[in-house]
Amino acid sequence: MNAPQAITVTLNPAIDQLVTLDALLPGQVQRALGSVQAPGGKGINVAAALAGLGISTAALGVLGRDNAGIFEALFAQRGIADACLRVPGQTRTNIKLVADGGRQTTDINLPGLALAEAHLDAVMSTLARYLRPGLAVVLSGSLPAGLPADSWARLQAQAVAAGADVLLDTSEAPLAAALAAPHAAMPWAIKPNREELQAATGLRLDGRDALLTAARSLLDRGLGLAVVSMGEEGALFATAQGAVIARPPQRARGSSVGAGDAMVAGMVAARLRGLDLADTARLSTASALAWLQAVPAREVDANRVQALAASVLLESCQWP
Ligand SMILES: O=P(O)(O)OC[C@H]1O[C@](O)(CO)[C@@H](O)[C@@H]1O
Repeated sequence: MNAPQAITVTLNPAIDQLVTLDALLPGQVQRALGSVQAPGGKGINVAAALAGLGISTAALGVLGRDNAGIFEALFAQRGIADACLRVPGQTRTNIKLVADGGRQTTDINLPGLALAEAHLDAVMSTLARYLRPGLAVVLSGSLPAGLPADSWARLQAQAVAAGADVLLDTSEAPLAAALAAPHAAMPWAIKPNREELQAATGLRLDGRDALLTAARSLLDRGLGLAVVSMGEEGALFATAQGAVIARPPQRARGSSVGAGDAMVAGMVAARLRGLDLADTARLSTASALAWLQAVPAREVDANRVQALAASVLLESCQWP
């Protein structure tokens, strides 16, 4: 493969076990309607969606050697360069309980393999081989036990220093640590939901104005694009050009697992294509919708995304 346009980093990948139920009844014995396994974890899903969007992509991360086959099959099938380290043991399996015809998904995410700082060093050494100005670097997901809360911040600093565009999709202390970076080391983009942004900034973000003010202050501090997902209300996209709320034209059925990762892939594709704010919001939302419509395939089709993008509803926002 030639030098990829994007690399995703997943420090805590997962095999997703999707268990379909009529309805979720806590505390009761239930029989499942079906169950399938799929390779997942945030950056792995982003890589799968990027491949569908026609972006040449490498996947970097840490896989347990004992059940790496399901990831290797995905990489081979989608033409994703496998840059993942292998460590002894098994990658975690996360349980996704999909009920009510796909209208409700309950995620039970397990802790995963415990890693050591030496693993982070090994990931940084591998990343260094790919880094170049303009490379899109996606740092995605939770941190496994054993890694310090500033692990993403360190990878972010390394990638930004090399001139790469960093999209960070994480939460809690790792997000707060990364957003505490100096202006020159801030990520290009983030994609928290309202609660995650609230937790990372310590601000109450109840109304739209509070959200816009928080986004504006991050843009002033060096961020290029703030995307805040708001569930059924759509997602806020804010850049120095302004802010819009994007909503899909219809709600898709099926498990929502990975739809946010497909949105991240859309943000990256928009960046690589040099799209403006409105088209970035359209492409990213369409990418998430295409993923949802393809459930359980875990892919996006570039032609479908292009068609869906035209139907995304945009509402301009005024800065408060
Ligand atoms: O990295 P986290 O936050 O534990 O989330 C991992 C989960 O998120 C997903 O990537 C969906 O976004 C699943 O494939 C995976 O099970």
